[in-house]
Amino acid sequence: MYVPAQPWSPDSWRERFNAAPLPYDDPDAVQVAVEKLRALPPLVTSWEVERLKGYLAEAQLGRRFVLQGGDCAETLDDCRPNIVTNKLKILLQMSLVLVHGARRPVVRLGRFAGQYAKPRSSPVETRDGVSLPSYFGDLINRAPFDATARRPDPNLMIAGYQHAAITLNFIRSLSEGGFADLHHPEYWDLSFLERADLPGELRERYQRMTEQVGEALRFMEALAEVPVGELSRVEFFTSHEGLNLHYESAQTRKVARRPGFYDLTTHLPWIGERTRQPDGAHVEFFSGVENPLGIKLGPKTLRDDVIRLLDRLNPADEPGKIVLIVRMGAGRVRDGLPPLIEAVRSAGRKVLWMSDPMHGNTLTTSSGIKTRNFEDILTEIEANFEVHESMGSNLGGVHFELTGDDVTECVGAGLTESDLDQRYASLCDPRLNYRQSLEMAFRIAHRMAESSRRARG
Ligand SMILES: O=C[C@H](O)[C@H](O)COP(=O)(O)O
Ligand SMILES: C=C(OP(=O)(O)O)C(=O)O
Ligand SMILES: [Mn+2]
Repeated sequence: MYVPAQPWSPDSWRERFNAAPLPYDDPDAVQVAVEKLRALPPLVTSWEVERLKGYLAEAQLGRRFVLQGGDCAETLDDCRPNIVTNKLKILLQMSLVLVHGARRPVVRLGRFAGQYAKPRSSPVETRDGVSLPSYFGDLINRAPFDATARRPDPNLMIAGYQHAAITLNFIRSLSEGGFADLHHPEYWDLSFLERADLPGELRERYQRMTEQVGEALRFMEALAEVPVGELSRVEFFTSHEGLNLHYESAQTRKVARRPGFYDLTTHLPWIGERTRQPDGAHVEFFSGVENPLGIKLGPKTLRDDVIRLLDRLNPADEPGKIVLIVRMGAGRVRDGLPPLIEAVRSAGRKVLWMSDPMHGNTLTTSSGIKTRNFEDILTEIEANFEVHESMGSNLGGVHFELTGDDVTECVGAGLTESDLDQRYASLCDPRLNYRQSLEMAFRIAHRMAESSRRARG
């Protein structure tokens, strides 16, 4: 059993090894920013966090499916109405397609309103003989390759908080205001459906499906099986990598009438593949919060790693608390995943298994552009479905780096390597564009519908 060296506090992580330290060079300025953040109101509430945990508990039982998606590196500049609405639209559309295939409600979890901190493979970037700190995301430094921009700036934590608040405010108003009214899925996106980059066949499939959804809703209402109010809005939850512990801990607090501490920067923070050491700073910090937690698991993950993480982060085996996000790479899931499923099962632990088919499938083209292939991404998802089915387990969700915009970052489904330099906008990893994301949702929905047909015999 794990025995802590000292009791947990929002600051106990400071005594632990940090596998991805951020290169701040002015500790006093960091402290000033942290104190400012501490005094500001929370971005999310404990009620919302607990509601999400409840949904995740149902997803663990196979009663819901989770769609998590958004930018690799959200930027302060992305806080614009059209970029945010496009992101919501693609997540809504994908979720509708998935509801149709999975025949289960879909929980929508954005990588937004705070996905501003990036772990990097190398702390330093060198161009033409000049070395500067890598870009660690807009919460820490800025992307242009010059010494001023790349110097970590603690005030960016305040700017990040403010932009997250503005983004969330807009998302909340849109979802309250009928933007996402399930009676009118056809309104979510008429302009989208007229876009030239959308193949006619995809457009028709989507339109057919929205008609069917509209009919099903009217039918359910006629039977009075679902309260009408609940259908007039859809929920979005937020998530981001909990990399910058100064930022996370400054907004971590106790709330009235509930036990424990909540990280109120987001509903679901996740611990990245690079920072999930059971004795490290990130696991220490997140072991003390009540939020549901994502944990990324790469191809080298061992059975014992997973069990130690579950012991540290969910010793009481609380339902809905842990989401294991497997990102092994298309060729490694069939060997790497079964021992982990087996270990969790033998330990009798509750988890939600998700697949992140992006991070194990990154390639660099001969001209040095980071990309990912649509088919590899799909193959990794397919391998996850197969492994879970063959072991009587359940793949409960999918995790994508995507955007609702017409970028050219991943190849396949309409794009080739020679298209990549046309509209490559990501500051970190390549994202699926609007068309690729919708196509992906259809392919997954088809796969899920096939499985349930097979299961019914
Ligand atoms: O999003 C994940 C990581 O931050 C990213 O893959 C790291 O990219 P790098 O290898 O270019 O540093
Ligand atoms: C950093 C990320 O992933 P991972 O920790 O899985 O590499 C990410 O999701 O952007
Ligand atoms: Mn990424």
